[in-house]
Amino acid sequence: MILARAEQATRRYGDVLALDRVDLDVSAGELVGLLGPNGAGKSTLLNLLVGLRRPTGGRVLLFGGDPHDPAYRRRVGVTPQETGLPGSLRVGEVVDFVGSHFPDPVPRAELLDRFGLGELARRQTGGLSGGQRRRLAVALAFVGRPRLVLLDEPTTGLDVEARHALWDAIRAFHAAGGTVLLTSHYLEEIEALAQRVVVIGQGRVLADDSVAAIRGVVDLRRVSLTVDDLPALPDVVRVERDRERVHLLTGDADQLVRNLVAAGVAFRDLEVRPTSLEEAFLTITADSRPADAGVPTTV
Ligand SMILES: Nc1ncnc2c1ncn2[C@@H]1O[C@H](COP(=O)(O)OP(=O)(O)OP(=O)(O)O)[C@@H](O)[C@H]1O
Repeated sequence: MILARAEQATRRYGDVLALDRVDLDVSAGELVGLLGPNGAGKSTLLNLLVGLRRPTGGRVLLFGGDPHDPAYRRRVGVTPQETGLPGSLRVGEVVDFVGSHFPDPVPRAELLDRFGLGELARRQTGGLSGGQRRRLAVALAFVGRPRLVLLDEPTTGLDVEARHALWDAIRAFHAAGGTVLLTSHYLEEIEALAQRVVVIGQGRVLADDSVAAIRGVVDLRRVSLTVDDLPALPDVVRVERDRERVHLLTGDADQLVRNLVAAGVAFRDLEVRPTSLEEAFLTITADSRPADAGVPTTV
């Protein structure tokens, strides 16, 4: 059963094309990661799916119906990227208040325990640390026993321990039959939770595949060297020149270095480092190539 669906969903903000004919299905029981750099359109897609925004083209369905219908929205838990909590209310009061909108809310103590917030039930939210506030914001998505939760960068600002605790809570929800769609900038985060990754860049779905397959696409290395002449080299995805420095982006840096040596290239100051997701996406999107293209390049 498909719980959330976007069909050729397009969203414009004035001149900005935030989403461009996006198709996405999230089926019951899935844990799907939405991966993409800043401004890719991830939040816009979540906002359309929960009815906070309307698409300017195409359509979006929640439980097969209109996301604006409160009957469908009540079955969804959402944590937006930023949440405002009333600073003078206590943590437990906020949980009770949000829970009062649902027919069968998770009891306050149980919810707070699940998210490691039990000790903080009587603390005013204005006195919470940023990480504690974020954990509470995520916990609130689960209070109404949703069938589907949409989490926009749930672990932003959390330290390692808190991030792992949150991952455990998300995993437990999923293991009990819950469905999750979460966004992240980090493949590692999605890898820790999801089997399926939807990669989004410049408002378009670039790939929708297993974590392993996506890692193969975005896991590029930047090989930098000082060199006068370079022969044609296979499996170089992109070449950038910065005066006498040449930067080669490749999926297999070891093989590239072997090729350089075998070709007798007189390089100096060789440097190999991982690319950021941002760089990998720029590479993938820059030339509007298919995401898995490895193009032999000459400089
Ligand atoms: N209310 C708005 N008005 C104008 N432009 C907007 C609005 N909301 C989003 N945009 C633009 O739409 C594009 C997609 O933004 P969106 O927030 O969906 O991206 P994102 O992938 O969630 O980014 P991030 O990872 O930085 O949160 C961006 O270019 C953004 O500037």
